[in-house]
Amino acid sequence: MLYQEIDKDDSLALHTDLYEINMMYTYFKKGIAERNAVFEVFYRKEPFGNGYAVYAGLEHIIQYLQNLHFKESDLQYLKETEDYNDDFIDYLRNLKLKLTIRSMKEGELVFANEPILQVEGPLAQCQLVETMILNVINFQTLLATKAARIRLAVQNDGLMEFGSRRAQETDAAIWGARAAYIGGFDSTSNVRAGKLFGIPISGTQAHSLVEAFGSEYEAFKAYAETHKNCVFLVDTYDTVRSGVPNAIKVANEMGDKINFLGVRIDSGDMAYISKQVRKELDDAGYPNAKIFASNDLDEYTITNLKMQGAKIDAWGIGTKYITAYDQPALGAVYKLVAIEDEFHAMRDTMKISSNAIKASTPGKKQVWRISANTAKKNEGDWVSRANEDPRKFNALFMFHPQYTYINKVVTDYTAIPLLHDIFKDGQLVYKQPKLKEIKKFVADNLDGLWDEYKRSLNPQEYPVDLSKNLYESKMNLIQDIRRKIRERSFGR
Ligand SMILES: Nc1ncnc2c1ncn2[C@@H]1O[C@H](COP(=O)(O)OP(=O)(O)OP(=O)(O)O)[C@@H](O)[C@H]1O
Ligand SMILES: O=P(O)(O)OC[C@H]1O[C@H](OP(=O)(O)OP(=O)(O)O)[C@H](O)[C@@H]1O
Ligand SMILES: O=C(O)c1cccnc1
Repeated sequence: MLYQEIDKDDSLALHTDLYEINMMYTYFKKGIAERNAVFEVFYRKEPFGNGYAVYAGLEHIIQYLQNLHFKESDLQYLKETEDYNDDFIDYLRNLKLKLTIRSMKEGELVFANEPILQVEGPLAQCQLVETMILNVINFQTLLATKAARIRLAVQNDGLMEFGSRRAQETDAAIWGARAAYIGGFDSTSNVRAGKLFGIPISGTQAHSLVEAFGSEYEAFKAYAETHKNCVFLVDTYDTVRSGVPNAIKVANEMGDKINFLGVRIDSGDMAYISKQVRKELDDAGYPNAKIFASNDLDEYTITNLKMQGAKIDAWGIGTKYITAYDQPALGAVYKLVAIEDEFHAMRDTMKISSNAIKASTPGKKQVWRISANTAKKNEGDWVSRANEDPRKFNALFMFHPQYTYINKVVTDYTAIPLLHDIFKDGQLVYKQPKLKEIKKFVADNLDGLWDEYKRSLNPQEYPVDLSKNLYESKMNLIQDIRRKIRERSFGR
């Protein structure tokens, strides 16, 4: 079958790894598919050596969950390819979302080893949605974080996202453009992303325009006669000797008929050339014309260019943003933390790796952001069992989950819960903020973070602490699991 033919009847129900459906089948056959389970999403290490990540992806996850159902062609495909019985196929046919989803808000700053999103409900349904949830969060959170790093580097300059042509296919371009805007970009060049999400769109011109007209003067003039706002691309032949003089010539001829916004340079030594170009523009009476720069830029090159005194006012960033060039994966995982037992009681679960202390934390949780009332800055995050509430205490004991001798008592604080109800028993209960509000939320959140955690090189490690209850239940469970292993392996 051709992709176009499938496309008409495509659904995201099958956008999952085969092992998820195979596990669903086992749960179904063994009568535990409807048992209540809790899974949580977290990652283990901040991306790009950053001090935090910017959470993005919830909107796409909501869209996916709202439309989650198997189409007849999906069921037909499973029947043809796998060995499932008809009862299971019927079970999938009638599957209706019953999940309760709690999540941080998009634009929240998130840190390693704390739950970003929590899925509770029938075990089989929890399993089905794992792949898509990770697919979305891993990409969008990674990209929004990269965007925040690039924003930090350009400071208050203009910042345009140019990544579509180098993105890993269409979805990455679109959702990557959205993540860019959330993380701090001003605009995208992708027109569809502008239409879909309301992101401001912007663009200059390509070398093909100059080549098509055969001369810079002809090309700039033609563009100026057909557009009010003009940024001329000046590096096709010789930026300083030909590109900029031609741009100035056309700007002089057109006068008020155009807004001569500036010129873009896309090659060469950007520090040296931008200084020359600035002088040419100033000398010609265009001190307000801006210099736009692009060409494989990222936060490192930008910081270096600024150090060299480059006269660049606006930055266009493509490849190294959209592909998260220096770290292409966030590594977020989805772990079972609690499951209903045969007596209908919830039992904590965990997977112990070779280093037990680094094992994931069991139990259904809440994350609290602890903010000092006087400094109005965060003291750290406090991960508790879901039913604990630090707003009831006058003082909070916070300790490092590994090196417990590193601890402090915090008083006069505000504790804000970060996991919010998004779906309750399959029903959407969350009102999604506008994209602009999400973008502002990121900026406000960054205001609450000490500079030590915000710097892009070797930031301090932000405290993500466990409540005493959670810590003790983790230790007890580790002991319990070890004891059982010892008993079972006795004599071997
Ligand atoms: N002054 C500078 N300091 C540090 N990096 C720079 C400077 N100027 C440009 N760069 C960066 O160096 C890289 C390579 O620049 P180079 O001059 O080779 O590009 P180019 O002239 O456009 O060549 P090509 O046409 O092959 O892209 C780009 O990522 C560019 O952003
Ligand atoms: O360098 P990036 O960060 O990826 O930014 C996007 C790049 O895409 C364009 O180049 P391309 O060679 O595709 O087209 P053009 O030069 O002909 O416009 C543009 O000139 C940028 O250099
Ligand atoms: O508008 C631009 O200048 C642009 C857009 C996409 C890629 N490169 C440049």
